[in-house]
Amino acid sequence: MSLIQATHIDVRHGATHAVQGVNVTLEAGEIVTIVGPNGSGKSTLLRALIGAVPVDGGTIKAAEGLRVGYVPQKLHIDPTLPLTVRRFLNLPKRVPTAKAREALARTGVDHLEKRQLAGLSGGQLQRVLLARAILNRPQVLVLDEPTQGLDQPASAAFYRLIEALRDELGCAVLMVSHELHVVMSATDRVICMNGHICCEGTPEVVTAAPAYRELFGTGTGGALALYRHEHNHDHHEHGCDHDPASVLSAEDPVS
Ligand SMILES: Nc1ncnc2c1ncn2[C@@H]1O[C@H](COP(=O)(O)OP(=O)(O)OP(=O)(O)O)[C@@H](O)[C@H]1O
Repeated sequence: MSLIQATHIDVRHGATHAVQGVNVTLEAGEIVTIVGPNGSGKSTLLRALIGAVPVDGGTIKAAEGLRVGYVPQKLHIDPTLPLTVRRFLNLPKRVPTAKAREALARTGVDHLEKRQLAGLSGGQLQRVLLARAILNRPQVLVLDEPTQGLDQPASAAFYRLIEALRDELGCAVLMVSHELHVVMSATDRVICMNGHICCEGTPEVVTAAPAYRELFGTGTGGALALYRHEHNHDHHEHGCDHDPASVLSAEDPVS
């Protein structure tokens, strides 16, 4: 049985129809990356799949007792809050020191155990968040743009670590990333979102699209290509029957 099976789910935020009739299944051990422009519903979909956001339509079935480890997009820490890495791992539930150390060692930051959380670099903090997410030996590791703010070598190292953890723990990985070119080698399946799913497949299939080559060409030009791709292709030919313009207008920012 699939770990998660979502059928035709809809999520609305007030007047915004953020997720429109989306079908997603997640199998044990696979790495799935969700890409799409800003505001295309990636985070909403991710959060709906783990039950953190209620759905307005459709069904989500999760394997019984599914253990999920979640790495948030950002963690806002008050710089005056005295909280060490070790104590942070005790939130919300106390964990034995050996278990905490093992998790920190797995993500390469055991030397930071006694450091203040507020004093960590972006890359160090992401690894601590990852350590916290694997404490309960998750069957699914969920990451929402985990490398935001990291430079490319640090991002690449982080995704290599994710892949190694998947191999070691046997968990599935579901993540949102803007950096498909970086996560690609570590991704089994890519889901292209724009409210609905625009296209889906192996990185090879997605990268074969001319729009993808444009997308990850250069800087903003590449990012704009994703926007064009979502709007120019024949939606019926790709099995898409939603109007992406209902989610994005030409003025919407893309990243
Ligand atoms: N709590 C909320 N209340 C109202 N609208 C929301 C809320 N969360 C998201 N939205 C809206 O729903 C749409 C989808 O947002 P979501 O954060 O899922 O997109 P995203 O693809 O993850 O964006 P980004 O790449 O910028 O993180 C956007 O139009 C957003 O403004």
